[in-house]
Formats: sequence, C-alpha cells, structure tokens
Amino acid sequence: MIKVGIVGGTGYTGVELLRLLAAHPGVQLTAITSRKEDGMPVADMFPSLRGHVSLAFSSPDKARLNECDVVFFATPHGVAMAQAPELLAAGVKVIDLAADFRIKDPAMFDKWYGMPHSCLDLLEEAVYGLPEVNREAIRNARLIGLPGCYPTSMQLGYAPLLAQGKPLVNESMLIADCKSGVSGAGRKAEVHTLLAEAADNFKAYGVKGHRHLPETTQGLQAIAGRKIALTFVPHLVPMIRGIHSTLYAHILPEARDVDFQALYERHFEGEKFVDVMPPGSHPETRSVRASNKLRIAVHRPDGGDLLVILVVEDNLVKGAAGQGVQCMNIMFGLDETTGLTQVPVLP
Ligand SMILES: NC(=O)C1=CN([C@@H]2O[C@H](COP(=O)(O)OP(=O)(O)OC[C@H]3O[C@@H](n4cnc5c(N)ncnc54)[C@H](OP(=O)(O)O)[C@@H]3O)[C@@H](O)[C@H]2O)C=CC1
Ligand SMILES: CC(=O)N[C@@H](CCC(=O)OP(=O)(O)O)C(=O)O
Repeated sequence: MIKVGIVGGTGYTGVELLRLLAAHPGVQLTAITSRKEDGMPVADMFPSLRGHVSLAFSSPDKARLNECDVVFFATPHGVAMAQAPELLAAGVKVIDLAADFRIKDPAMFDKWYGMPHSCLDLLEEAVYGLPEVNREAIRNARLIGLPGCYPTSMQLGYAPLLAQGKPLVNESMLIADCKSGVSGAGRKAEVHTLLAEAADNFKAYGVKGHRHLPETTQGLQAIAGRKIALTFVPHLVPMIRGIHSTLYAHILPEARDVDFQALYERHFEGEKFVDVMPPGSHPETRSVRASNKLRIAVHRPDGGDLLVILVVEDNLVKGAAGQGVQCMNIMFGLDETTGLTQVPVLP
C-alpha cells in the first residue's frame, strides 16, 4: 500500500483528494494536516467521509509526513516549496497542487506570484503533471507541479492542433474564453464568492493578466516547440464545480482540408480521461462533474476558417485532485485509472 499524506486537508482540493483516495485500493491514508483543527476527526468536519476516513487532522509539525511514500500539497502557493526539500531528502515523493513548481522561469514566478522562488534546483527538476503530455517524465519523477485548473483545459484543448510538425492554425492569435465555478477560488472566505455576490451573476475577471496565462503559454510552447501567443479571459459563473473553456483558432489556408475531428480523435486515442465527442456535440460541465474526465468537442462553424473547441472538466478533479491521483498512479506503477473510475454525477 502507498502511504499518503495530505497537507491542507480542510480545503476543497484537500477534501476532494480525501474522497478519491478513501476509495483507492492501493492507498493507505496516513496523515492529513490542518493548522487549526489539530486532533479533530476528519469525518467530524466532513460528514460525507463518515465510514470512509477514520483519521484525525494533525497540525503540519506533528504529521510525520516523512514516513509517507508520497505527500500531496493542497495548500496556497509558497507552502510546498518551503517543505519539499526536506521531504524529498527523506525519500518522500511530492505532488504540489499549487503553483510552486509549474512555471520554470523563476523571474516569471516572482512576477505573477509575488514571491521569490526558494528552491531553484527543485524547480528545474520538477515535472509538470499533465499526463496526456508528459507521461514518461511523470513516471520517473519524485516532484510534480500539477497544472492549474484553467491551464489543464486550455492545454489539452489546444494540444492536438499544436503538436503537429507545422502550424495548422494562426498560433499567434489563440483565444481562450473560459468559465469556472466558484469552488475554483477555494474554501477560504472571500466577498466575491459569497452566495449574494456570485449567484445569479456572471462576470469576467483578470482580463489584464491572470497567472494562468504564463503557465499555459509555457505549456503550449512546449507542446508546439514554437512560440505561441494566447489571449485568456476567465469568467466566474454561478455554479459550484466545473470549467467550460471555449477555445478559438484561425485555420491557416494550407490547413483548410484537414479533418480536425479525426485529428483530435487520433491524438487522444487510448487516453482514458479525454473524451473527444462526436461531431456537433456541446459538452456540459455536469457531464464531467465529480469525475476525472475531460470532454472535448471540435466545431468548425459553417465550414469556415475558424475552429471552435469546447472543453469541459471538473476543476476539482481533472483540474486538481484527480489529476494528482492520476500522476501518483503513474509514479507508483499502478494502472492510471486506479481509484478514478467514478461515473459523473447528474443532475
Ligand atoms: N480550487 C481549485 O479548483 C483548484 C485549486 N488549485 C490549487 O490548489 C491549492 C489548494 O486549493 P484549494 O483547496 O482550493 O484551497 P483552500 O483555500 O480551499 O484550502 C487551502 C488549504 O491549505 C491549508 N493551508 C493554508 N495555509 C497553509 C500553510 N501555510 N501551511 C499548511 N497548510 C495551509 C488550509 O488548511 P488549514 O487552514 O486548516 O491549515 C486549507 O486546508 C491552491 O494552491 C490552489 O491554487 C489548483 C487547481 C484547482
Ligand atoms: C474561480 C477562481 O477564482 N479560480 C481561480 C483559479 C483556480 C486555481 O485554483 O488555480 P491555481 O491553482 O493556479 O490557484 C482564479 O482564477 O484565481
């Protein structure tokens, strides 16, 4: 059994990790931290876990994390990079759900996260945890920086277009119009996620610049092997879980005859967590709710030169905790789908 620790067990991605790992046949939950709730049984805070998780929270200093095989950090940015060196030195693998190990350029990290990076050698070593792009590197990694929720949808949505030897679309004018439910903002109390602010309302934010832009640009450029330019506009929508990304790309004249549906189907053939839907589909966020699936539909309105790619995922699962478990399965030589075969929840 893989001994798993979770730092930040009281947040939304932490409790999502608990939900997934409690049903994972190859895992023994060993430590779950909370700075404020030391000693409280996990199931007292989250009754949904009664009968599934018998552990109590422990404060991070008492959690004996170095006795685990792998530790997930479901914490704000900056926490994992302070603790990862000691854990790795003790032979523990680390999977960070925050952004500490996503952006490779330390100056860029400082600019967007407002803090200098404290372990540059580990930043270089860390593997970006997007299995459909980086599977082989993940297999041998001891430190994973998991992608952000929006970046997962944008990178997998654009990957088949950019992974070709020559450009098929105008790669200097990619446009991503993305919407997220409020759980993307975490469980902490903030005015903009109050019911009276977020319900019955719909707004864009971060248009001037959002920290997921440099991360996604870095990822798309790695996929393409060329420079790309992306405009990313996130929106907050009145739902709890889910991301819906509408991605636009202008087809180049020399690619007009490409069968893009077939291109996407080929690219993701055999991928257990990416579903390329039949032509004409409109995927809904609820078709992936609480599951690790990401669904994609490829459209070419009126047969013209604009591609419209629709992508849905659950921000807490494929956008965070599920993707973390997927990486863990790969790192420990398990079937990638172990513990991740949940059918989405309707309605
Ligand atoms: N929500 C989402 O959809 C996604 C989130 N992420 C990223 O995952 C991380 C967690 O997000 P989320 O679960 O939403 O956040 P929450 O705000 O819901 O939870 C944060 C958790 O971190 C703990 N924590 C806070 N500060 C510290 C600290 N200094 N040391 C140890 N533990 C600490 C808190 O526990 P306590 O106060 O009890 O100690 C809490 O359990 C973030 O970095 C986020 O950006 C990534 C993708 C998607
Ligand atoms: C709706 C909402 O607020 N979403 C968050 C992003 C989600 C996320 O957790 O991403 P990171 O891991 O990079 O922080 C935001 O836009 O800041």
